[in-house]
Amino acid sequence: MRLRGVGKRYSGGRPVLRGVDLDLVPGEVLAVTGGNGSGKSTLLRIVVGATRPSSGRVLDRPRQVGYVPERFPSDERLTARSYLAHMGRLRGLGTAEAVERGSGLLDRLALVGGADTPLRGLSKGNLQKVAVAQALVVPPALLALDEPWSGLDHAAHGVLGEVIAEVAAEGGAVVFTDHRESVVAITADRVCQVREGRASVVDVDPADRVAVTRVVLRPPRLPGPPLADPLLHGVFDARDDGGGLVVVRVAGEHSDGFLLAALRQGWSVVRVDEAARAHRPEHGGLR
Ligand SMILES: Nc1ncnc2c1ncn2[C@@H]1O[C@H](COP(=O)(O)OP(=O)(O)OP(=O)(O)O)[C@@H](O)[C@H]1O
Repeated sequence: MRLRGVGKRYSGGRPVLRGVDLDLVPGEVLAVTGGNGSGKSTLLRIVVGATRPSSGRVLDRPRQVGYVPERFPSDERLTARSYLAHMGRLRGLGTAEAVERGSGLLDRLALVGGADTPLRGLSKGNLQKVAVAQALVVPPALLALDEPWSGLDHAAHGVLGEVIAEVAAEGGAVVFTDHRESVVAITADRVCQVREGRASVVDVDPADRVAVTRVVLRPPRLPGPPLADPLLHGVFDARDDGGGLVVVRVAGEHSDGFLLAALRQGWSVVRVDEAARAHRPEHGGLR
């Protein structure tokens, strides 16, 4: 799929995007970065066809598009399960398959509050899980996610990273926005930086990688504050190991600071390993 010379100006405003050329490649994960209001969401909406460009062309958009919008409608009376079944049917699945796929995704993302709760009764993070699930209910050839980690707990944080990798491994093109360089570094193959309406794409050189430390932690006995804010300390992702422990991958250069923060919050450290090396985009270091 290609964008050629794409520009966007909302009525009466200054141009948000100008002359954007962008290729979305099957099997590749592209991160869109840029400051607040730089036009990342606008670019994603143009990619999925939710917003029309004011100029330029969008070519060869695949038929099956999964989209996680920046704001997911939250005032629905439908339950999560019936909403996903409905979305599956709209995209061509039979009812039984739509229900099965939707329920499987909700289980995987560990929806808390129940698949049979109306959407308007769900918390922000659980609503975000439904937003992610609806984008995947039919395997997408193009998956576009606008700040998809926003509000997710650490278990779902890890699952989302896996899901993105799976869509790409099955030949889907993936594009996402996120502010955290650590997440971009480990998830994306290329980075598209939007600044002053222009988009510049940087290949992530597989040779240019950062060390990742794998930390296994035991949660505090008494429930306390959540594990160190994933926005800080260079955390890539975290997941439950199924046996009461949490496995966190953190940029090696930040592992001491992360461990200190976790210990202060009452977590115990079970194990620390040097793990694989992850991408580092050329345009910036990890926070
Ligand atoms: N529907 C709209 N009508 C008018 N202006 C809009 C509309 N949507 C976005 N804009 C404007 O376009 C600019 C880019 O917005 P956009 O949401 O694409 O940026 P962003 O990079 O995703 O920002 P953030 O990081 O804050 O989510 C902003 O100035 C915004 O106010």
